[in-house]
Amino acid sequence: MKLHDLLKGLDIVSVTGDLNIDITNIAYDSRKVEENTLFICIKGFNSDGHKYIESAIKKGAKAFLVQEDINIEGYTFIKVEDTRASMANVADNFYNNPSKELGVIGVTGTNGKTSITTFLSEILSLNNKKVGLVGTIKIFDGDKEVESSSTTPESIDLQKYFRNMLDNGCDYCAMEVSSHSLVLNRVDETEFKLGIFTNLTPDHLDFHKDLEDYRNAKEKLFYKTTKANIINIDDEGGAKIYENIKSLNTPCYTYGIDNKADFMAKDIKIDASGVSYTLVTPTYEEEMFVPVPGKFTVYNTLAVIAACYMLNIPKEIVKEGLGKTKGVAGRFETITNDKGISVIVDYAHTPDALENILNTAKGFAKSNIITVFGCGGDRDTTKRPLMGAIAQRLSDICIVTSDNPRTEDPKLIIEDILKGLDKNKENYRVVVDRREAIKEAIEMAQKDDIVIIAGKGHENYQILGKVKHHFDDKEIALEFLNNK
Ligand SMILES: CC(=O)N[C@H]1[C@@H](OP(=O)(O)OP(=O)(O)OC[C@H]2O[C@@H](n3ccc(=O)[nH]c3=O)[C@H](O)[C@@H]2O)O[C@H](CO)[C@@H](O)[C@@H]1O[C@H](C)C(=O)N[C@@H](C)C(=O)N[C@H](CCC(=O)O)C(=O)O
Ligand SMILES: Nc1ncnc2c1ncn2[C@@H]1O[C@H](COP(=O)(O)OP(=O)(O)OP(=O)(O)O)[C@@H](O)[C@H]1O
Ligand SMILES: N[C@H](CCC[C@H](N)C(=O)O)C(=O)O
Ligand SMILES: [Mg+2]
Repeated sequence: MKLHDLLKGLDIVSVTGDLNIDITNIAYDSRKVEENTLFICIKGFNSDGHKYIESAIKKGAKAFLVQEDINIEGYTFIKVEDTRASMANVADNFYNNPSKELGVIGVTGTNGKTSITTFLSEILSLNNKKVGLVGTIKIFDGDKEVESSSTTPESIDLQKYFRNMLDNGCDYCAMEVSSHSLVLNRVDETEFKLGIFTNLTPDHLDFHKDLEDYRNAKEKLFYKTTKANIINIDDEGGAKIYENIKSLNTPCYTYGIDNKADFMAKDIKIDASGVSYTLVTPTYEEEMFVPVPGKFTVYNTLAVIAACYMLNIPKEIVKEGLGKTKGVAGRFETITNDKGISVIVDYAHTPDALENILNTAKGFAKSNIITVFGCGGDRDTTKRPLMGAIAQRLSDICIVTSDNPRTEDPKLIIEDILKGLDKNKENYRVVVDRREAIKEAIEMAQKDDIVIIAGKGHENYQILGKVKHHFDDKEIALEFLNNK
C-alpha cells in the first residue's frame, strides 16, 4: 500500500520525505520491524519508541510516524500530535476497515467479560455462525487459537485479527474491551455492532484516577456502536451510563434482576449445579437453566440473551446453548475428585468478584469454606485490604498467599492485604508460596468442605519479577488431591 493511502484521515502536523513509497508492514515495536515497514514511535509508560528509530532502520523501516521533529535523509517522517491515537487510524487503513464488515460485539465492565464472550461465541456457533474471539484467555481468528498477552490487543494487532477473521469466514467477533484499551486508543476506529456493559466495581485504580474516571473510560464503547447497546441497569455505574447514552441514535436496551429492564430474570434458583430462572424479554418468557452457579451467571446470561435477541438468534438455540455450556476455564471451575471436597478454581481478582464467588459457595456449603487467595503485584493496591476483609468475613479459614507478585516483594503485598483483616480472629494464616498454600488448603480440607482457589483462574503461569514460570492452580490442586 502507498504510504499516502495509509495516512488517510490522519491530522498531520508536518511531513519530511516521500509519501509515494510502498509500505508492506506496520509496527509499533522495533523488534517486529521488517523491510518496508512504517514504524510508529510511541511515548510509553516505560520507554519511548522514538529511541528505537536507528534499530528500526537497520531492520528495514522506511517511514516513521513520530511526535517529535526528527529528520533523517532518505527516510520519511510524518509528525502527528499523538502517535498512539494515529496508529489506530493507520491500522484500520492498512487492513482495509475490517470491523465495518465483521459483526464485532464488544463487552466492557469490571467482571464478566470473558464469561459473556465465551457464552456468546458458543451460542452463535451453535447457530452455524463462525465466531472469532478476542479476550483474556485466547484469541481465535476463525482458524488458529493463540494465547492472549492482554485482554484487548493494540490497534495494529487487533485490526490484523479482524482481517484474518474475515479471511477465515467469520461472521462475528465476540470481544472483551478493557478500560485500558478505550483510554489507550486500542479500539479507536473499530466499529462495534453491539456494546455490552456488565458492571463497575473497584479495580485498576492504579491506572484510572478514580471510579468516575474508570466509568468514563468504559462509557466510550457505547459511542462506537451501530446496532444496539445493552446495559446492566442494576449496577450503579450501568445506570449512570444508561442516562448518558439513552438518547443516542444507537438504541439502548437494559437487563437486570432488581430494577425494571427490557430483559429480566424472575424466580431465580441457585445451587451447586447452576442457576435456573424465568426469563422475561420484550416478546416472550422462557424457563432457563445454565450449569454455572452464581447470581453473576444470571446477569452474564441476561446480557448474552439480549445480544442474541438483537442478532435475531432463535430463542431455542439460545436456550440450548446456555443449557449445555461447559462454563469457562478458570471461572468457578470445579476440580473433580473422589475425596468429597469441592475444589473450585476461580479468576476472582477484584473485591466484587471475590465476594460474589464466596457468597455463591456459602449458598450451598454443607461445611467449611477454605479460601486461598492473593493479589497481583504492580497493580491497583487499594483492592488488597478490601479483598482481605471479604475473604476473612466469608470464609471459615482463609490462607493469604501470593498471586503474580511481578516486581513487588510478595511479603509487602501480603502486608497490604492483612491491613483489611481482623487480627483478633484466628481464622486466617499466611503462606507466601502459592503452591504451599494450595497444599495446606487441600491437606486440611475434610469431606464436604469447599476449597476456593481464587485470583488466577485459567492462568498457567506465575509472574515473579519479570519472569513467567509455569504454574497452574488446577494442576497443583489435583496433585495434592491425588496424594491425599
Ligand atoms: C499501561 C499499559 O497498558 N501499557 C501497555 C503499553 O505500554 P507502553 O505504551 O507504556 O509501552 P513502553 O513499554 O513504554 O514502550 C513504548 C514503545 O516503545 C516500543 N519499544 C519498546 C522496546 C523496544 O525494544 N522496542 C520498541 O519499539 C514499544 O513497543 C512501545 O510501542 O503498550 C505495550 C505494548 O502494547 C503493552 O505491553 C503495555 O501493557 C502492559 C504490559 C500492561 O500490563 N498492561 C495492562 C495493565 C493492560 O493493558 N491491561 C488491560 C486490562 C485487563 C483487565 O481488564 O483486567 C488489558 O487490556 O489487558
Ligand atoms: N457479572 C459478574 N459480576 C461480578 N463478578 C463476576 C461476574 N462474572 C464473573 N464474575 C467473577 O469475576 C471473575 C472474572 O470473570 P471474567 O473472567 O468473566 O471477567 P472479566 O471481565 O473478563 O475479567 P478481566 O477484566 O480480568 O478480563 C470470575 O472468575 C468470577 O469470580
Ligand atoms: N486483567 C487483570 C488480571 C489480573 C489477574 C491476577 N491474577 C493478577 O495478576 O493480578 C489485570 O491485569 O489486572
Ligand atoms: Mg477477561
